[in-house]
Amino acid sequence: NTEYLSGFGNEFSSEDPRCPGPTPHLLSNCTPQTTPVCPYGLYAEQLSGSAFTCPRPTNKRSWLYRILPSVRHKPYTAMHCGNLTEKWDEVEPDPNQLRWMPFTIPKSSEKKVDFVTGLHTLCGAGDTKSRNGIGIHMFTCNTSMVDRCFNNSDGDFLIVPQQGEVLITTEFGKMMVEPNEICVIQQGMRFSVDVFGETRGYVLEVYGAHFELPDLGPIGANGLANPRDFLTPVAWYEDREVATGYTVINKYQGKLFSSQQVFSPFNVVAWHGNYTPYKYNLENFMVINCVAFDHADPSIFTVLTAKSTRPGVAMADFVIFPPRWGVADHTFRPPYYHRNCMSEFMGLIKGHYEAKEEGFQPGGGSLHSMMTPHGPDRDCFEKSSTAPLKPERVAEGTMAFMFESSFSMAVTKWGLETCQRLDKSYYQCWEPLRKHFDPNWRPSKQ
Ligand SMILES: O=C(O)Cc1cc(O)ccc1O
Ligand SMILES: [Fe+2]
Repeated sequence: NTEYLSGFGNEFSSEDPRCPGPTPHLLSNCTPQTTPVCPYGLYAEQLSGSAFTCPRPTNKRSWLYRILPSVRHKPYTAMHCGNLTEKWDEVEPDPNQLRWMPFTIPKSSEKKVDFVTGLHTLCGAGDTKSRNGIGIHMFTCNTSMVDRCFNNSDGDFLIVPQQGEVLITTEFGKMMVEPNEICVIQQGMRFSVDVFGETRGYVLEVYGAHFELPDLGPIGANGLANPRDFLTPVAWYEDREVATGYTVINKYQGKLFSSQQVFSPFNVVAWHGNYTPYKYNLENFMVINCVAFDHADPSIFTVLTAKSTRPGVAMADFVIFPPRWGVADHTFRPPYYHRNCMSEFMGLIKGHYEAKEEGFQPGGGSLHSMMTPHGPDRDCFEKSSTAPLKPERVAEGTMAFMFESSFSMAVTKWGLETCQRLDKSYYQCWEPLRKHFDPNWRPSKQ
């Protein structure tokens, strides 16, 4: 029963229908002293997502009108971080092509694991303190968060559910996010995750930038991910006292801290602003691609980008490989062989990936690090080198994606060892590539 507001980064306003009317008041006056406090006796609290002084296009903040302010909590104390880490030097660097089999989801009959305890850091780079870096995490869980919520003081989470839908209660309202949808919970926003069975997904965390829609340049005013397809939840509150204690978990400088309070943090009756969580259904992506010859770089499939301060260079791009037509003439159509000055982490939501029909499975992953050679496996190369070039559907029923980053990422000890999902035979998919070189080759006479 979830409702949404449509648009990307809009100035929205929303009020829970059980308390109608405060919004006009709050829109004309952020911190009113009317009755004698805000309407309905609410506290006003600003959540800033940018420096106060950022230029208008990047200035982000929302005003939350809540039953009690967030500051009404006991001190934070350090808690166990499990496999969540920001230590990028746990193991020696490894430039190899890495591929992981589907990450194991714990069985609820054996161990109850919720979204937060189910977070495992796979790779990343940079530093939360200097506000520049990314982390890639897997979440595998089987249990809803009860009387606990999470907020990330370090950066934004782009969450890609792969198996099982997640109901995310946020300070702004509720979002149901199914596989093939993604959501972004921005820095500082509190949220709690309900699951409905064995659940798995990917998280791209960026420190120090927010996700933006890529510019469209010569594409024009429409296309790729259209702003109206981004959905923000409507206000929803609960006035719930929790005598046994409600736990607010705070990821701060790469570590987890918990604090207790006696009430639900989802006590926001109305809010307005342009700093909100949002979700997006990947089916809505308006695919643009080659209609003549050659293979367009995958940047043409960028859904969201978190820019670095270098022009044109992303800290991380979220790129998808959606179902589409392949029509390129006299062209080897699959991804090309290449070495890249960016790092490429790939995941698979469903189906298979065109460059590797075998081995790369939904719920698994791959990492092709900076300048590490990669490309189609032998089967894909042979098949696509001789395939008749008629128009054909590509990637039907599948959804692969890539987190492409300008950081040279370290893999964690969990990723290389503890998870035990590393496919040691990955390199072998290229071993059968054979030589086709023929020095006597001449262009065929037309
Ligand atoms: O390596 C990959 O599979 C991702 C990728 C896809 C593509 O179509 C072109 C370049 C690229 O890195
Ligand atoms: Fe690549």
